[in-house]
Amino acid sequence: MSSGGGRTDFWRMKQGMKLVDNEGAREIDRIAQEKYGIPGDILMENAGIRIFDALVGEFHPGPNTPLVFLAGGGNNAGDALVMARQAFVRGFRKLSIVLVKKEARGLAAKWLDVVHRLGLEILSFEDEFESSMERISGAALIIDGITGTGLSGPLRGKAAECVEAVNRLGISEKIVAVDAPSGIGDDFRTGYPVLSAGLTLSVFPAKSALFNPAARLHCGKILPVLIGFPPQAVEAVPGWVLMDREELIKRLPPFAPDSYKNRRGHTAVYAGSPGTLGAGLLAAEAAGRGGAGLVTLFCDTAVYTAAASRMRSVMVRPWNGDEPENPEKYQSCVIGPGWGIDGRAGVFKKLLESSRRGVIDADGLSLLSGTKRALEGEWILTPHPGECARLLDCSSREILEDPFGAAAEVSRRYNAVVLLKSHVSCLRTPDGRTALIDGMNPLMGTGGSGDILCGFIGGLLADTGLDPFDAAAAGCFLHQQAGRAAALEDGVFLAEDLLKSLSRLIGEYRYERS
Ligand SMILES: NC(=O)C1=CN([C@@H]2O[C@H](COP(=O)(O)OP(=O)(O)OC[C@H]3O[C@@H](n4cnc5c(N)ncnc54)[C@H](O)[C@@H]3O)[C@@H](O)[C@H]2O)[C@@H](O)CC1
Ligand SMILES: [K+]
Repeated sequence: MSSGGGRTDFWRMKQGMKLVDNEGAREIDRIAQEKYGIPGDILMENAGIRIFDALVGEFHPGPNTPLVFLAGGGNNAGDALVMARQAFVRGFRKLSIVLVKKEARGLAAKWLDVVHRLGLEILSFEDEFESSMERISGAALIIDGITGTGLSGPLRGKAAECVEAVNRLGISEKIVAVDAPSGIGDDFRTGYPVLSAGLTLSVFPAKSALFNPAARLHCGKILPVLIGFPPQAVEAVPGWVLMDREELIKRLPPFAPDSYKNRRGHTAVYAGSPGTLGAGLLAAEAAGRGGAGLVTLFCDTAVYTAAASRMRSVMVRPWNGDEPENPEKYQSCVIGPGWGIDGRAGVFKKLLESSRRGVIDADGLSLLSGTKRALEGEWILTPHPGECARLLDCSSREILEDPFGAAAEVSRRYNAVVLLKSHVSCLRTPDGRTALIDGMNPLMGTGGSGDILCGFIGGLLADTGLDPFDAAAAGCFLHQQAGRAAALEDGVFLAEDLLKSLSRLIGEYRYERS
């Protein structure tokens, strides 16, 4: 998600990239109107103008660009109708409005009357189906104002029919969703009708439902649009964090200029066994790239020689899973990448008892799901949906149905910070703090990418001043940034290509500022 609106939106930068659910959005609207006296039609006018400006900024349409506005019956339609009027007064002449619901209410009815008086073409989807579809097919851009935060349950009736008919045209890149693609709400599930958009212009604070991994696939690029809610109204409503550059800077302090290897912390990495040594090597190197001053890789004796010959800045110790060697002397640990599970249960338990701070991934998560125990200390779990399903004893399908709920449940049950990895990753703490990290980079799905992520977060955690939630949020965000850089530089890349980008990024955020 781009920051949208540019640097002039410094207030949003101060506020952070907040996300709210539909109830939160309604509450902000209510507070703005009732407590601060801002009239609803002013907010809607602002929304229409700002969203239209954002659309113009993205697509640069001209007076002869055919635009179609799909209108439902509520305030989301009201926004779209204000946009239609804005387009008309700015000289756009090929404008059509398709009414998906026959009865508009409240402000939508008022703005519908205005565009009617202005002489804009208004078609009924139900009664003038053919002409409606003709206009939609011939449009350069279709503005989707069917439903927004007022959606309840899956789309039904004419709204669902319209969405399905438009989706069949295969023109999602021309669809601009107002606030949210119609059909997306807080309880969205795969398979629900939704109008797939190429661009979503969401009233700030943007809606958390857009970042449900199943919904995210239908949103295209997401930009937040400031419409003039007072900061007090936004602050009064609880929300989630969407990681962006400003959020990262808040969470990742610069290195102290007088810091050195012992002060930057020592990370112990328990990873690597025959056949999966690479996972251990990648995790250990990533811990160093994350900023740990020292890294020791404890790997299976069978692969020790190979590991030691490949590592230069990482110390390597042969280790057969017997008594862990002074785990308390390390500021963080990473347990699991390519570690194997056979015969590891006992030592895993000992590591959990003697280490206070670390990341558990891969085989470590399988071992943890066997224990079903709540952890003590500061732990971060980094499961993908399959591992998450094992941790909760359910199916991956159930995790994908409700990923936010699943992350919350794992976090509560295991008393740990949980990073549920997907094309949008969800970070959750037992006390309910939530951050989302947008990904949407299929090239990140490559062997070793997860090993690097957990090692990198482990390296960040070696800095004991960092809160585990902040370390995981920063680590996951930078990992995604590195993925974007690697894709642009190398195209289809290998996991190890991320290492170089991670180093550069961490330097940019923690060294250049120090
Ligand atoms: N803070 C706010 O809430 C603000 C909201 N604004 C806009 O107003 C929208 C919210 O407006 P509303 O609360 O009026 O609701 P919406 O306009 O989002 O949705 C209500 C309409 O959808 C229909 N509908 C609901 N569930 C349906 C289903 N399952 N199948 C088919 N139709 C369904 C209703 O019958 C009604 O016609 C926001 O998304 C945004 O676009 C902006 O104007 C500015 C301020
Ligand atoms: K919409």
